[in-house]
Amino acid sequence: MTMPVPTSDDPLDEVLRPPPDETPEQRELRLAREEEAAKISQAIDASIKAEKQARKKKRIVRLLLLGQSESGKSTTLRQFQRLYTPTAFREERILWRAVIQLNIVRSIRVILETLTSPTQKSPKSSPFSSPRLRARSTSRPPALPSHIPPLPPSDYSHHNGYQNGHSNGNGNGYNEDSHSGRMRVDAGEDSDPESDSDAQASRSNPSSTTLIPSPLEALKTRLQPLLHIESLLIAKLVPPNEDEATHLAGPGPSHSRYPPGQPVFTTASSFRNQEIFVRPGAGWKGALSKARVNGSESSSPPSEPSRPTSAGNTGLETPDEPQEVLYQCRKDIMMLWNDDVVREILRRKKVRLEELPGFFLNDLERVTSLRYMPTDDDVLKARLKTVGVSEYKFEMEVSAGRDSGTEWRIVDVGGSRSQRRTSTWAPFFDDVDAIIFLAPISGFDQVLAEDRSVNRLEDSVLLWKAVCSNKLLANVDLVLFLNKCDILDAKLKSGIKLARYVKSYGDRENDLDSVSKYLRGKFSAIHREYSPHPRKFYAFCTSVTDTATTAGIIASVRDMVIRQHLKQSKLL
Ligand SMILES: Nc1nc2c(ncn2[C@@H]2O[C@H](COP(=O)(O)OP(=O)(O)OP(=O)(O)O)[C@@H](O)[C@H]2O)c(=O)[nH]1
Ligand SMILES: [Mg+2]
Repeated sequence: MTMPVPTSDDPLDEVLRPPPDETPEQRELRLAREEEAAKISQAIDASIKAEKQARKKKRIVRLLLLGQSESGKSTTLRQFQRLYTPTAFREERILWRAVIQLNIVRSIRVILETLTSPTQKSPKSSPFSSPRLRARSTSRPPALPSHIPPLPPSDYSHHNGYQNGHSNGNGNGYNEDSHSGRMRVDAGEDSDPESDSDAQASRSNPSSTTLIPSPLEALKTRLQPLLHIESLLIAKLVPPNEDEATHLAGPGPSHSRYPPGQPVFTTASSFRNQEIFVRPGAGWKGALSKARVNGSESSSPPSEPSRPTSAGNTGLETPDEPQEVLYQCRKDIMMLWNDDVVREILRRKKVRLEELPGFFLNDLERVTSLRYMPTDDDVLKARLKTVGVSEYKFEMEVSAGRDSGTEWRIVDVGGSRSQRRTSTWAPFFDDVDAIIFLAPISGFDQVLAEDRSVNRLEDSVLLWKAVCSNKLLANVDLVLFLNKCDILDAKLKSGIKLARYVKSYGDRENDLDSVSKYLRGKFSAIHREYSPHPRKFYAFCTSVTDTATTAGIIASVRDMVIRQHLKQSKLL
């Protein structure tokens, strides 16, 4: 009969218990090892303590940027850099050109994929209602009249270059209308599938699909070089071991006429999940500037033979292949973006490119010119997703009053769901003076890129609750940026109603002032209810890409944080 093994509450007990058949020599060895480990642990504790004390003496202020992905954390960090280390910011502007080039290619990809993708429904929910209520109150997009008016004539058809475009029937994923020689494309999301009358109308009404002229295919072919520069740019920006980030486009569909394995503008892939990221820190910038100094070919490590070697040049002084390709494709890119039919399809499918991060298509003339140098605003508008957590030190070039002699450290984190595990963020919660939490309130009618079943505003509210109630952060002052107010304003003005998504909003005015006040009230209430004990709380409505308004807000935050920091230091 086997004896029951005594159990312990401590799961480590069993692992740490010495083996039952330990010899005296083994025991001596083990004890020596344990003693050594204890010494190391004590030394680490002592150095952490010493560092903390040194920080207090040196007046180091730590700011933590939190918020969901695309909320504007890295943009806020760039605003701090622009304001307080302007020389470094200016010197780095050229490095952002590669990011902007990639953003432009991505926008083109979004357009082409939208033109040819089937209709997708995105679930929406109200962030302030209970799950039960939410399930019942799933918002519907506004219903279109059952008859969709014909699309305006397209520029393609008037452009000589397109008259002899590729004929269809090459298996490219389009339906060809055999009578007109034009391609059928799904009409988009404007119709409401849950409305019986609309559904019926679209079944019986052949005009519920729209027609795109076949020369689009020729245009797509001419834009293929953009895919090449996309790979160049990815190679330039992403370290070789970051495989995930290079999966921008899978191999083309089997019926594609492009060589297998070569990326193509596919018809089915979901562009929303395809985003290039960097780990924060100067890594990618370092790689770019090194490449600029060294010239192109020599800067590619020999261990990366498959990576394009012309990816190195980024300075204005040397030719830059991506910029040249963009320059050569600029007319076609402009034609695509300015085409009435394309705009109409984007509108019907509710793809508002202007609201997507990294939007530069309204500046094509300027940003595709051969000697393009990004402006401050361009750098703030550029989109490069963050993965990981990193601390930036600021030796303020521009210091003000009581701030002089203080070192600032700003922690930027990746905000997507996979990045938010406590294990990733928590180690940075220690010794923080203030948190700037970014809630992009324009996202009330959007879903998360990483989980399309979750409303963005709802996600922000939940994350805010978690931050407010986190015990590790109980003594940290909170600064809330209700961000992307410019986009929110445009949305509300275009007629999108908050009340459709946030039922509790009722029949209040649908304007920026009322909406931002309402949401601010909701976030403040959560702060009051969930904070373990009272603390300082400030809220601002922001558009952190806007330099003029953000400068004032950042100056106030800086002042408040430093005041609080000094007060705390005196108490210690
Ligand atoms: N129009 C507008 N765009 C903004 C605003 N704030 C940020 N953006 C843009 O939104 C995009 C995303 O901003 P980021 O700062 O990269 O977002 P993030 O929170 O760092 O996102 P992750 O790194 O994924 O966690 C960028 O292209 C910004 O330029 C804003 O207030 N208005
Ligand atoms: Mg970021």
